[in-house]
Amino acid sequence: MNVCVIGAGYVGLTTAAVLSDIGNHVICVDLDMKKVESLRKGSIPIFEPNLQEIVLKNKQRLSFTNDLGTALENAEMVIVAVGTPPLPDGSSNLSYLYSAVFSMMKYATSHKIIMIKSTVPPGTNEAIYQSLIDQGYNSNQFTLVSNPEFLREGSAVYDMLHPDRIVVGLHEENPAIIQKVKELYHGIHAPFIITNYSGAELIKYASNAFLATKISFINEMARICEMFGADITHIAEGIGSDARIGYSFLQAGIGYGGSCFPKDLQSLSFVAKEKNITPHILDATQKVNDTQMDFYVNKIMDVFPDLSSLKIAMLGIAFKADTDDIRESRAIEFIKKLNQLGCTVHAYDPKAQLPNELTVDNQQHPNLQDTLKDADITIVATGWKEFLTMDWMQAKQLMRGNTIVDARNCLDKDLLESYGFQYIGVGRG
Ligand SMILES: NC(=O)c1ccc[n+]([C@@H]2O[C@H](COP(=O)([O-])OP(=O)(O)OC[C@H]3O[C@@H](n4cnc5c(N)ncnc54)[C@H](O)[C@@H]3O)[C@@H](O)[C@H]2O)c1
Ligand SMILES: O=c1ccn([C@@H]2O[C@H](COP(=O)(O)OP(=O)(O)O[C@H]3O[C@H](CO)[C@@H](O)[C@H](O)[C@H]3O)[C@@H](O)[C@H]2O)c(=O)[nH]1
Repeated sequence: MNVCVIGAGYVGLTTAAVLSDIGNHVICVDLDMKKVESLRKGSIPIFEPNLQEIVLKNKQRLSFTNDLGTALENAEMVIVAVGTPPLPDGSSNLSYLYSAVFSMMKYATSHKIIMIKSTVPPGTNEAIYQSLIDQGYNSNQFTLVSNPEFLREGSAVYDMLHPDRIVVGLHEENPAIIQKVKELYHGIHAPFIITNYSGAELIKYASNAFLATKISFINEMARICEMFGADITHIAEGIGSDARIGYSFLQAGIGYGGSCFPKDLQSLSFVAKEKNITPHILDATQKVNDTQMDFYVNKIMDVFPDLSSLKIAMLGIAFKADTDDIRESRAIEFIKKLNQLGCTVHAYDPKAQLPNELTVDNQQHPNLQDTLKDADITIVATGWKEFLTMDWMQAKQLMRGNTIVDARNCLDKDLLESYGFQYIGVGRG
């Protein structure tokens, strides 16, 4: 199928690459000329495992442009994957989405299936549909489909090739369009869930809210574990072995970050309140997440009441392992908090960069050795494999102090203690 993807961010680029890999002809369009130029040269502006390879492998069927008109010429389907970032009041900024849909319709000279992949609050697809009708467009010119995306950064390509489900939200029953969506995803095996627009929108929000709630739940349990000398990793294993609960998203730590969970919980909470529903669970999930960092800071300050003269090494800047994305990174929040307490942080990440505003008070190093040298405290804030498998005995020799803060509960506590480290995790007995 001939497809146009609007937006070459994490989702748009992965969508374009994977759809071309399964046989579609894809033109990906972005307003950012620098991004488009770099993509045309085969250089991927983000770090995402396997993405570069799949883009290069499919260059016969995949191209990049900033010219929407050209991108639309032969496209039967237009996939919109632009950002829907949060506004200060917690609601979603839908201006990029509206702008993409309406400018696209101005250029369209034939019927287009418009597929909204961006994450949007319930009611958005219906509102876009009505706006298009109000502007004089009719069903001969467009069919609007909601198709939320569930990929995770760090495994985006794999997730899109092996989804748990493909959700399709429609304005009304439309077997011909469902057939087209199946054709688009030909070769990808997953159950289809067909629903209306708000059903599809809410499946996306509810998934993220449920996963975030699991994280806040285990973080709250970790706080309780501390009071009773229990180890939260044992609790996670014990409850996770119940198939009704499952093991995933039960890793306690400094809480969830990234460009999705914080924004999507705020947005769902916002629309619920607009409809006079008090979102008790969503609010509690966010409250635990917002206070989890303080829990760690207080634990560190119990041992070091004055942090100001200490050298702190921070391993991890990205919001999670296997990505260079720093949006809503808890590691960055941690650095900011430590700066407020008078500390200078020495940071290292295999892929992510400190934002400019943090490079004044802190220093990023190109390797582990330089970061750890003479550190009084080492904090592991992102669970990169490099940190899980590093030589901690050597780290001990490089450091001045002997304190490890495991902000992701991802290290071997017993091993570190056997090396003479003082281990600070959360809920580790
Ligand atoms: N990042 C994820 O892991 C993920 C996963 C699932 C869903 N989502 C959702 O997908 C959407 C996109 O997220 P992202 O992380 O890929 O965003 P992003 O910020 O990385 O990329 C958005 C891209 O859209 C481009 N853009 C904006 N307006 C445009 C227009 N009118 N025409 C062409 N290009 C335009 C921007 O230049 C940018 O390159 C969001 O709604 C997000 O919530 C994200
Ligand atoms: O047990 C866990 C699992 C995750 N996290 C943290 O939670 C955040 C989000 O992690 P993850 O869900 O793996 O990353 P995302 O790439 O943000 O993916 C989420 O958000 C996407 C955007 O909506 C969805 O598509 C995905 O399905 C959903 O998992 C990160 O800060 C993780 O460190 C924990 O603290 N404990």
